[in-house]
Amino acid sequence: MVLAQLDGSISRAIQQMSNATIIDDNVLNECLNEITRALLQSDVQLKLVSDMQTNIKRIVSLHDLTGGHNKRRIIQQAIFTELCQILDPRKSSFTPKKGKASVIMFVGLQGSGKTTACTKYAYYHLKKGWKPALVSSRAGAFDQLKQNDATRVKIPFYGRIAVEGVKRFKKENYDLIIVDTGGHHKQEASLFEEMHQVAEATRPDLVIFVMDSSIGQAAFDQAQAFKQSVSVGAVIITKMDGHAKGVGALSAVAATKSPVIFIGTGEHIDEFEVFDVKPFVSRLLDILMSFVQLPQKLFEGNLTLRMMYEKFQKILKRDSIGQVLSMLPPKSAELTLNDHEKEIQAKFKSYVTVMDSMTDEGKQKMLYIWFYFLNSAREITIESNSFFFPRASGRRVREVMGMLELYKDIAKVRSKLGEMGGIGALPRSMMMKQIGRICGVPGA
Ligand SMILES: Nc1nc2c(ncn2[C@@H]2O[C@H](COP(=O)(O)OP(=O)(O)OP(=O)(O)O)[C@@H](O)[C@H]2O)c(=O)[nH]1
Repeated sequence: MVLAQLDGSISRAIQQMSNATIIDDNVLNECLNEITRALLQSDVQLKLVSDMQTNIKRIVSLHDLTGGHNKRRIIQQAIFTELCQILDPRKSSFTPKKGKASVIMFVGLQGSGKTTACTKYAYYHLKKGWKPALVSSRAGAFDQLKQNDATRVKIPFYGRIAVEGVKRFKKENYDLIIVDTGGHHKQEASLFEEMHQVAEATRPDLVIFVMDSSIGQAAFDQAQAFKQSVSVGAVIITKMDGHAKGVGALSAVAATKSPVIFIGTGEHIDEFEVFDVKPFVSRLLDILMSFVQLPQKLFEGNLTLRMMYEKFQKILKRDSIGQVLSMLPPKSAELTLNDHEKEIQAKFKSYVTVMDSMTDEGKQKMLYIWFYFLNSAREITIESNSFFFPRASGRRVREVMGMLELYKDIAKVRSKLGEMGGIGALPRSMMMKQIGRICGVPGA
């Protein structure tokens, strides 16, 4: 089960419990069984899940409350806390110090995204003023490293014998020496053997286990196998931008007893984020939705995000925005949108991508949440908000916010047009100006 489904199952279970008039043992058990089923289907280890269930029951029975509302809140809080506990090994990983040479070794299966993660980790630190260098313990990876963004951002690499690379970079006062391991071994045993030898020779301060988020069933065993072979101290989950969304993180943390420190959210060098337990779990639980109740009429008869999505898709299917515009009244002399066609196409494309990553329910929820914040006039920051969004990526959040701004503008223009008697009632130049403004055309 991928996270999107798990997310839905857990929210549904909580919602069902919230709908019950009285929260008794039966309702609680049903809710917990549903969550247990969802977690097990998402490959979370049985022991973790059953411990979690026991703990939640213990916490809830400690609070012998009569008020249904309080009880619901306490159950939700207990589920939240327990999932956070699974992801928090209560042990922080080795923290390198700027200016003092640290050797960080990356391990993981072939194709897990190790080399990419090495480069991203180096770049992340480079931007923070560190002096990182990359070392590859495998012959074949020299080219790969050379090809990737490391070259562009001028992070040096050494692609022959790892121990020599480490020695050289230590001598040259690099403070973060990142060792990429594991070539294309046919046998797992030879991969582990190589890892072991590299660890012996380079004596890393920290070993990071890199795991593909879509690993599924195998997550726990794989993480444990690596832990038994080298002393893993931290985990990086890659490809969190894909379809399977890192529920295996729960298992990897449990198997290695090490924290997840970063997640990879794309192929590019800057698509890398510090992992934060609470937003991750919040997203799993979708807690907010259980208490954000907004009047349905806000959306009735109005432009919905779904309608906007369908419109955008149609626009993108056409050859050009210009064709769409040509269906409107003749072009105004003041504004030629064709000049900005590429820009507008790209923007629409990015919005459609964002919306593609949302379920239908998500599209609706996003609006609820957004209006909720608007109505309560609360300041929204990217951090406090990141769990509402498909992935807690800064870029993604900005895209979502941009998309919602656009939605608001289109909705406003639509209602204005309605008041004035429809599209034809708007003066031509004003119409073009509005469209230009909506599409973010400079000067419109
Ligand atoms: N979408 C996405 N792709 C990623 C991410 N991280 C890595 N990749 C891609 O996954 C593929 C494998 O990544 P590598 O970094 O070569 O993996 P590796 O573990 O070093 O693999 P080997 O060199 O075969 O051992 C490449 O195509 C990467 O671009 C990520 O966070 N998101």
